[in-house]
Amino acid sequence: MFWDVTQLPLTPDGQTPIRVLTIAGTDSGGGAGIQADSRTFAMCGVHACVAVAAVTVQNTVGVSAFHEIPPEIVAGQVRAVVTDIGIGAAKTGMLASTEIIESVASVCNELGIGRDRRIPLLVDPVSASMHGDPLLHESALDALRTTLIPMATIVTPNLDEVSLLTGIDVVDDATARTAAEALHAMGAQYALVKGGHLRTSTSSTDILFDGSEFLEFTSPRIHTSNDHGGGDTLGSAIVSALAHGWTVPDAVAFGKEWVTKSLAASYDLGAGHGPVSPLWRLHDAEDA
Ligand SMILES: Nc1ncnc2c1ncn2[C@@H]1O[C@H](COP(=O)(O)OP(=O)(O)O)[C@@H](O)[C@H]1O
Ligand SMILES: Cc1ncc(COP(=O)(O)O)c(N)n1
Repeated sequence: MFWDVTQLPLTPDGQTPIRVLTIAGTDSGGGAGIQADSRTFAMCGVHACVAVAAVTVQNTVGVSAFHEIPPEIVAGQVRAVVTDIGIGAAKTGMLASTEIIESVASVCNELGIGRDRRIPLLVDPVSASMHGDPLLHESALDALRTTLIPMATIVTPNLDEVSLLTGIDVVDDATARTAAEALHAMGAQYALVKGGHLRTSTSSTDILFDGSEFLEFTSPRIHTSNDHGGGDTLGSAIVSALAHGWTVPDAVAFGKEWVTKSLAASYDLGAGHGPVSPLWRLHDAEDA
């Protein structure tokens, strides 16, 4: 099924738009992490606040190094923007270490960010780049499982992250559902198991589970190797919709359509994997 959802409403010029926050790593190549989030947030018409958790040395062929921001500086960025600017929803991406994860969980708790709180939280448990380069210390997986995922309104792992977090290798619909149950059991309100890495399929299906019902979001598979930043683009579109007060299933439907269009608009860059691109939204605006 392909979901036909209306675009998010845009704020008239000169009026303050809805604000969102991403807590994640930077990508010097501009394809993933905070750069991907910021592109989608801008194209969704929301104002993006940013808490940098790590700086990666990255291009289209891989990540050669990263630098972690001190945990209190990460939390300080979150506190500074939430108490002044105010946000409608937040997302986490690359957090690198146990110390940063714990610091982010603590400041989110302090500020009312998380499941059953005022501000919804999407947790993308980023653990490695698409090239297989690590973005999270292995020792920090436990902190994700026991500290951050239980605070998530929605957790959005790809299949590699599902395997690391739950030990389940997803190979089909049945194993994807079992994995979604395991992630929900860790305490997330909703678990979204992303199926982009099941490359045998002619479609790409993400499975959403809320503890009682499974919803499937399917799109045709786009044949491209320029899929860098796909997970971030999906997550930031979901967060933009959540900030507008949409329900989680509606926000996921919107995000799925958004990332599919962005995969179709992806482009070659450098010698490796190019980025998915939400710039199609500019052409939509031209056509309107
Ligand atoms: N080739 C593709 N065609 C269509 N959708 C895709 C494709 N690759 C990934 N997706 C979708 O993009 C989103 C990101 O998925 P995935 O690649 O699994 O995560 P990540 O980018 O975090 O590794 C999901 O909604 C997934 O279904
Ligand atoms: C800073 C940062 N955050 C996230 C990703 C994951 O994105 P991808 O799976 O497309 O490599 C990344 N490569 N870099």
